[in-house]
Amino acid sequence: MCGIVGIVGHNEVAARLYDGLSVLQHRGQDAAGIATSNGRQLRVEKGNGLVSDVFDAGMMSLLKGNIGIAHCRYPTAGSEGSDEAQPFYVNSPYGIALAHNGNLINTEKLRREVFEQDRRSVNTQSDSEVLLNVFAHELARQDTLDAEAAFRAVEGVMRRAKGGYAVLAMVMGLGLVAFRDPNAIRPLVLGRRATPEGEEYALASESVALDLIGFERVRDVAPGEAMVVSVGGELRHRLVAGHVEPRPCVFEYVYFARPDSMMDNISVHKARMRMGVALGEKIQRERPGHDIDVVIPIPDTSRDAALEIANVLGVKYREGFIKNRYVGRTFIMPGQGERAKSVRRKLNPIPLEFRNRVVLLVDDSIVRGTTSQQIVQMAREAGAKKVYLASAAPPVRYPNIYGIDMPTPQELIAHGRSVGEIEKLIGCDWLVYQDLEDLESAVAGPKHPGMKFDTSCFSGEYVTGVDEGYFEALRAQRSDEAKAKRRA
Ligand SMILES: O=P(O)(O)OC[C@H]1O[C@H](OP(=O)(O)OP(=O)(O)O)[C@H](O)[C@@H]1O
Ligand SMILES: NC(=O)CC[C@H](N)C(=O)O
Ligand SMILES: [Mg+2]
Repeated sequence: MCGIVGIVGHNEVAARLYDGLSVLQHRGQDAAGIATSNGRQLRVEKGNGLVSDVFDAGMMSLLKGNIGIAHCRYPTAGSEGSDEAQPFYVNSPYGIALAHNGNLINTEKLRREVFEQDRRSVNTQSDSEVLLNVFAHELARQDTLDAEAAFRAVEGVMRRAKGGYAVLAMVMGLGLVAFRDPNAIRPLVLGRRATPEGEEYALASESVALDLIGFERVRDVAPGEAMVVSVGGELRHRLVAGHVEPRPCVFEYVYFARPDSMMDNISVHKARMRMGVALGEKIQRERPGHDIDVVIPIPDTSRDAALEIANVLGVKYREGFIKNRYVGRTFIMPGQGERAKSVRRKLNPIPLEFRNRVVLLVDDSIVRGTTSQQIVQMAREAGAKKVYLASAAPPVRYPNIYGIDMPTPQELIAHGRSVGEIEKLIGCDWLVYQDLEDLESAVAGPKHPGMKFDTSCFSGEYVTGVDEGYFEALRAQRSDEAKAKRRA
């Protein structure tokens, strides 16, 4: 899951892009980049690391202009190398920089087409660079350079590209082009700001980025829709996909997004609270007259849900683990060794919250089980009488192929296992998961009853369909083992 942000302003945008990107850091910790244009020149600066590590004052001063895009990366394709940091750039036609959140699932077919039919070369293993070249080719086929041409080009992209994609592209001489795949799997939200010189527009993965840079949230980019903000600041939009079927990724609400974001008109914070209520009610049903003394969240993301579980159960909520704020998110780290080491470095218990108590630990999700296995152990060592564990999401049993790096089912602790088996493996006294139906209605909430989501990692159902052999190829390229070999 990456973070993207773009601005068409009436004055310099680099510092604002930096600020916007810095609040999207939780979406990608591996690489960051910014591209800006002053109308004559397009400049891209990028590298591996956190936003604050990649950019210094010297680099920022090179990023001139009133229009730009930015990206922070959590790789789901290709390598972790700095040459795959985004935005990517091609100089023909016109000069285009592109930032992509998501993952294509027909990259290899497109890569061949791009070379053989479109006669373009792709330099890296990144799906996003392939996507840029498809867009560039489709734009080059148009007779004009205007919003109409961009809409037709995006229509061409949507005909060819399969998978999850929220995209920002900066086209020299035109402006900013934004689009979201026909299932709107990955998020993208539009913001506006009134200035004495006229309106400014921004687009970002999450509304929190708009808040920070002083833009008011207008609406989400619709499934299969393209938007063009011209260099002069005029906004146009069009539904370009032939067939749309909205399925925003439910895992954004479970884990990825910040709670202070609104996505597809749903508050992430409220969605997480509703997950807690539903799970609290399930716990009550399954353990009437329970013996739980205290509910303890596994920070950070599970807090909203844990507090509501405690309320429903009528027991104390306590912060029993202190998080080292200088260690990043462990789940989005690239290697299992690093993930495992980081849990202990990141979380430390306060023993007096555990001693002689029956504790219910709450996490938002259990994916590889790295966190929960260690945390349960820590809770026992801290003196807990019994350790129960609740997951605000259902068991993650299938790969995610739309922008979350869970490519290998065998690496998922719940794959092919019953809840009882997982409970044993994690080493807790009782394990309870949210039901998928409850998760979906918790996220949809009272305002969007019946709304459908991409729930593929829980259900194994993939809305785009998947070509034969894709999962095997993905596993060969992106399992932890394959990544470790590549790094070595
Ligand atoms: O089962 P696992 O493979 O360990 O993955 C799940 C865990 O990883 C995430 O935490 P993370 O540390 O990434 O971020 P957070 O601080 O936002 O909770 C998530 O919130 C779970 O705690
Ligand atoms: N998580 C993402 O959105 C990744 C974007 C793109 N597939 C990459 O690997 O760079
Ligand atoms: Mg966590």
